Amino acid sequence: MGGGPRTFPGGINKWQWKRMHEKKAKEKERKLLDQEKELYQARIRSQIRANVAGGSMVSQVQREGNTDSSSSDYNPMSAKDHVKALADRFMKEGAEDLWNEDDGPVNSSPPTREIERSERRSQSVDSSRTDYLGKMFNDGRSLVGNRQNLDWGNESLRPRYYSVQARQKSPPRFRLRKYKNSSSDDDESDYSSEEESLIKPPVSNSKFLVGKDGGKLKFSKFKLSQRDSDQELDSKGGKFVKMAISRATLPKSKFPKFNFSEGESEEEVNSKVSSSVKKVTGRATLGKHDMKKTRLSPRMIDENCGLSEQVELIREELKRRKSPVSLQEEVEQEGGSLLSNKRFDECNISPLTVKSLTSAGYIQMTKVQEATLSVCLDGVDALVKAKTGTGKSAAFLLPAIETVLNATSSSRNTRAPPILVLILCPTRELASQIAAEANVLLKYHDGIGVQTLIGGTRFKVDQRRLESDPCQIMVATPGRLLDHIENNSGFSIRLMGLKMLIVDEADHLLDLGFRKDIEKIVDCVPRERQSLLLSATIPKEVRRVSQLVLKRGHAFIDTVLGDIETHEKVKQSYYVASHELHFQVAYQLLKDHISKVVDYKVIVFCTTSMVTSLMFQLLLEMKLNVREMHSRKPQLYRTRISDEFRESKRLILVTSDISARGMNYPDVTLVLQVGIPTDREQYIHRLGRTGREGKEGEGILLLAPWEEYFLDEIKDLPIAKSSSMQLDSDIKLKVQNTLVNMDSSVKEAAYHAWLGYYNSIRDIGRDKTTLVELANQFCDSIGLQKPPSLFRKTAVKMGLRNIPGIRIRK
Ligand SMILES: Nc1ncnc2c1ncn2[C@@H]1O[C@H](COP(=O)(O)OP(=O)(O)OP(=O)(O)O)[C@@H](O)[C@H]1O
Repeated sequence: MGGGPRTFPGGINKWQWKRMHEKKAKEKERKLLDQEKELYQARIRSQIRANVAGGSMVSQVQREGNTDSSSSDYNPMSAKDHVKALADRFMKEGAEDLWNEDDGPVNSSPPTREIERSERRSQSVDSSRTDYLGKMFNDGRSLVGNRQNLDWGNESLRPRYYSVQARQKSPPRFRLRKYKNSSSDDDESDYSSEEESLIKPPVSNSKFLVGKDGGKLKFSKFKLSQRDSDQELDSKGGKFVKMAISRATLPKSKFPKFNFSEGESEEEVNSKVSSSVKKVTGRATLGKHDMKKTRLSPRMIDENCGLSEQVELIREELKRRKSPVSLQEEVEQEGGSLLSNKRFDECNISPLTVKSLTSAGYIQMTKVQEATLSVCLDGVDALVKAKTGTGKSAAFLLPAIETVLNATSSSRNTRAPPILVLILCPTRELASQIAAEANVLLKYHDGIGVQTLIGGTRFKVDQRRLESDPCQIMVATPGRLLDHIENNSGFSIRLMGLKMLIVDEADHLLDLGFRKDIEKIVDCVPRERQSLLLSATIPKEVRRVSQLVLKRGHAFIDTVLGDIETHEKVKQSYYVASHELHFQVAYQLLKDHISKVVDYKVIVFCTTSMVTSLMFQLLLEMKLNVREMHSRKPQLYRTRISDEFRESKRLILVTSDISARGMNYPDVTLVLQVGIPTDREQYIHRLGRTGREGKEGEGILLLAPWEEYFLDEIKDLPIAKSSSMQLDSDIKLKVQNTLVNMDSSVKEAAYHAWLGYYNSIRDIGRDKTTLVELANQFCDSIGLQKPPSLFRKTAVKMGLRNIPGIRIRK
């Protein structure tokens, strides 16, 4: 009989409970599918509108080969085909733009239709932009300052967005993108106008900000489609700040009203708009760094040039931006400092918080804090990317505290105040760490409480704690939070007052393992809330699914753009050695490090909990000062070890990935990763436990020869191959003997876990037979006589039942 309660809330039995949840999950899936269908239909409608209006856009649908759009008549696809088409589209490389950027453009310009068509055929880059640019240049002067002169052809084509793009030369480098927000989900034009890549003129004027020329903001009279350059800059690491502001989202005051008279000189116009733009972008972007630098300026565009020359100039400019040399220069210019020049007392946060910050030793903001704070304080949803150890926790805690302070006083000092801020994170230790940091920042705020809801504690104990010590800020892991949502009605009611939802390590929580839980949680909190998503890594797929949590009008703040994702001061290298040598090599690397670094503090990451346990026992037997940390350990033990490691020096923590993300153990001198991490992101997060706050550190990755394929995933990172190691023969023997004498149950568990881990990695590129052979090599290397058998059920589940070398338990 399995564990767990026999009856469930509402007096239902286990099976009824299970069926109920399965039913709920199915409904949820159906709902999602319906939403996707709607999105796809809206997308097609907007394409048609664009085609009908401008005819210049090559239909996305056509490009994808899903419909025959050769004729202007549109034959709607069946719902099934829509879904299939959408699914196909998701699978394609570059599909990350499906939700955010490429939706239903209404960007055709009537006067340029023909030119665009021909240019599109001959150019792959920026064709619509350049055509339109050219045309607008030609028409430019007559358009300036006189919106009447703009013939949009059709009211539906009238632009509805402001967009500002700036490029910064000096630190801090970050990118802020404000996506279009829809005022109503039902409005089909929302989809069509989600084209954040367009710069469209303000309704009241026909001038668009594109950059800075000769030290002044310059406005040109053309529409610049930024999508291409944006993507190029994304991939090549250009640095710029971009903000496309939807009228629907931002407060009215954010939208400058430009009153231009026809006779105004361009300089007058420029300065007028410049000051307004400062207001638009000021606090929400980069403070004194929020300047359009010459580099982005349309040096490429001389208004007196002909169209073809302009196109050439634009091409050159794009090439120049992509050049690794120019990027390198910028990286060098940036220097290593994590801190910005802005102090906390200069920004709009409570003086009591500033006092807490000062007493914690925080005077200046880090760059991510500077970039994030002003946006978040404006109530805008944000997706934030910043390197590990750069102060993201405070970046989201400060706006969280302001949110609580701004909430009505009735929510404070009451017996069960609403939970105003909910912070989700993947591990229990990280939740405790964030709560501790929040308490530091709340030192001088009476009446604001922080609580954690994490697994590993008793539900009833949690409940009592919530009642006796109510809080406005809740830090939780998804599983335990859901437990409370589903089984504690008082708690769900308190969540109804939520004002801010924060998802730390967002890419991990939106990954498949957690996504369903996050969806359920999002369903249980008010829609009218501010949401922040943060991580050091935000792969493109995550940007797409981020809309599960974020409003469409969210900002994307990227402080890593144009830079490598790891810290320069962390020396990275890798060793390749066969599995039988891994334990010896790991031991020798640790010994070498200890002999060189007096106050060493090392984290050894292993692939799974059971392999961690094996490595820990081996190193312990070999008389190293080690501690063990993984999910199989009781919570009290985990908390004790985590606290001990935080405070200590000369200690080695052998751990699974539960310590990979967010954990702030100061002064870690070495991170050793044994075996491939699950993916590139996990490599970066594990490595990020060292070199925090701009300090130095070292990272070593130990691979078996067949694992070398993983290096391809991190080839853009500065990781160097180490020359092969001369293993001390005494050490070799000692390690082998220790392994042979170890408890075989630990080794068997490690074998099973090893097989499960590698079998679950999608990109492993090995067939099952080879994988089992490799597992059996690992088995040899840990001193097992023969591979332990698997339960038939497990083998079937893993797809290994009939694979040679697998032994099935009788
Ligand atoms: N403004 C500041 N001034 C000085 N130190 C700061 C400041 N902000 C944060 N720190 C310190 O920087 C360290 C790293 O911060 P934090 O843990 O928030 O990083 P992170 O970006 O969340 O890292 P990760 O990506 O690993 O989660 C912490 O020790 C924190 O106390």
